[in-house]
Amino acid sequence: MHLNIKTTGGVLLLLLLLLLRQLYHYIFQSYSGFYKQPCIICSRTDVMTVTPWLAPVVWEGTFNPDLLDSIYKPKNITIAATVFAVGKYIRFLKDFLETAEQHFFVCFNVHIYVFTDRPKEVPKVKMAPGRKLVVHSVPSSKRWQEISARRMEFIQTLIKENLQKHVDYIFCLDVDSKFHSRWGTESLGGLVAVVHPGYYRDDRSRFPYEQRPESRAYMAPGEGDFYYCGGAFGGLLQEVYQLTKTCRTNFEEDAKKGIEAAWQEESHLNRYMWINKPSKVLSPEYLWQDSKSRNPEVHIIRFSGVVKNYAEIRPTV
Ligand SMILES: CC(=O)N[C@H]1[C@@H](OP(=O)(O)OP(=O)(O)OC[C@H]2O[C@@H](n3ccc(=O)[nH]c3=O)[C@H](O)[C@@H]2O)O[C@H](CO)[C@H](O)[C@@H]1O
Ligand SMILES: [Mn+2]
Repeated sequence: MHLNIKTTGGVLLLLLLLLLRQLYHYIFQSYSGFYKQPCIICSRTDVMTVTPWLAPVVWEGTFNPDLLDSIYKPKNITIAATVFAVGKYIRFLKDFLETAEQHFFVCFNVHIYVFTDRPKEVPKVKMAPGRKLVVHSVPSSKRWQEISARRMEFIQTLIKENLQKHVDYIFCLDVDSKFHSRWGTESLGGLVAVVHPGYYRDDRSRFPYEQRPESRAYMAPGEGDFYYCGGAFGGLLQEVYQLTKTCRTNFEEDAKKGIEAAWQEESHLNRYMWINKPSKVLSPEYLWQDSKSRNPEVHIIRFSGVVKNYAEIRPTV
């Protein structure tokens, strides 16, 4: 009995000490000394973790999320996300917003900008403190290509007119997708691109780049690093401003000549990333497709496009 009291007392004391340690971490947001020692001779060997221009490629197992959060938390940063829900695509918004609450920069300041032609149909989603939703009206369109491509123009204008003083980083995302796991501070960088899940094992000759030299999105044979997604990109506000401005101008110059690039703004984005190398590359964990079975190098799916009936959902002309 005597021993039992002693043991229980000891356990309680230990628990108290552990609790105090956690509290200390919580208050000072400092993990110094308490995280797993980095191992300079160990790394993932099944995937590329740094590009030939020395940008990190983010895969599960290459970073410590708590350590990264503890670095960014004291900076009190704000991350914006843009998402377009025009026409029938409004139906994807609820899941997008609800899953973003669970996985996208949890515990950080997040401002989500929704662009829609149906502002009344924007779902009411409860958001945590520090997070908010802002709705902007945009015109409807008869062509899905135009909706998709004009995003560059709207994002450029949004940054110029509304975000300069309030936001540090921005991500521009497709709405027909859901978050499934953490998407956080590990994704922050100057200019950030996501490798497209459909082509990352292919030779560059198979990438669906724009192949007509008349287009400003033209990529010559032998050019190109990776094929990047139009459905997710981001970075520092000023970097994304330059990107959207350039892609918008090039898209409009093409249009004057009656050219529309093979994959609209995605083609222009790929041209931009070829000239201006991204400072961080996100693996296809950051935009998978529900219709695609998972490959062994993909240990976790963070964000994924839902299966949709294109013929039913897109406007027809
Ligand atoms: C995963 C990925 O990289 N997807 C890209 C891909 O096809 P996707 O098949 O993913 O394109 P999509 O139909 O999702 O259209 C792109 C986005 O435009 C918006 N939208 C589109 C049509 C519409 O009627 N209403 C509306 O709101 C919506 O936010 C949607 O998520 O190629 C497109 C080329 O144009 C874009 O580059 C997409 O980002
Ligand atoms: Mn999409």
